Amino acid sequence: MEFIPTKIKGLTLIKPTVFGDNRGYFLEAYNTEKFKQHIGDINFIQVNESKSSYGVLRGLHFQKPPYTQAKLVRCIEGKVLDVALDLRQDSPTYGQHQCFELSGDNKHQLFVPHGFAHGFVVLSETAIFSYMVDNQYAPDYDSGIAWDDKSLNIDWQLPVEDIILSEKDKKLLALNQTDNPF
Ligand SMILES: Cc1cn([C@H]2C[C@H](O)[C@@H](COP(=O)(O)OP(=O)(O)O[C@H]3O[C@@H](C)C(=O)[C@@H](O)[C@H]3O)O2)c(=O)[nH]c1=O
Repeated sequence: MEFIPTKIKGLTLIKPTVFGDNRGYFLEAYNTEKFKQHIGDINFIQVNESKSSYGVLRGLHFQKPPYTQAKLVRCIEGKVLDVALDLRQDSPTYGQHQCFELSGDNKHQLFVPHGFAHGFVVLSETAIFSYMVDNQYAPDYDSGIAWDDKSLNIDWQLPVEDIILSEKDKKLLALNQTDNPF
């Protein structure tokens, strides 16, 4: 299991070791000790899973304090473009984002710390996405940033007309119009 720092402090790409044999493969999807050693003591309390079709974009989401969430995300089947946006106002990379292709083939994972907005778009026909979080779901504290905020300049790799959003996500506003608690 490889932990690879990114240009945004704390945001970490994880490449699990995949043991292939004549039966298929085996991998450790999460290991507390290794996580503690490379990232810190994160107490994941919930595992979520979603399935989405091509063009579905979920994001960019965060929960407000006291329900902020760190996330360990991966794509089990299919391929997504995963995006993490740094909302920490004292961070040298505040307002910057990074994109990662996560797929059932590459099996990469991304650790998204507290203080980020997170989202993904599905590049394959369908995708099953799974993630662990370290705080409970709190719909009243749910918030987010519009995926197409021009100031963010995110290349989602798909034509705008292919993007499918939830009604909730259609109402999200640009970063400079959103209350940022971080
Ligand atoms: C996130 C979540 C949703 N739900 C329910 C609420 C709703 O009826 C249904 C779908 O919820 P949403 O539309 O918020 O789901 P979705 O748009 O997939 O939200 C997720 O997007 C990705 C990008 C993230 O980073 C996650 O943290 C989360 O915000 O599932 C839960 O019961 N528990 C949960 O933890």
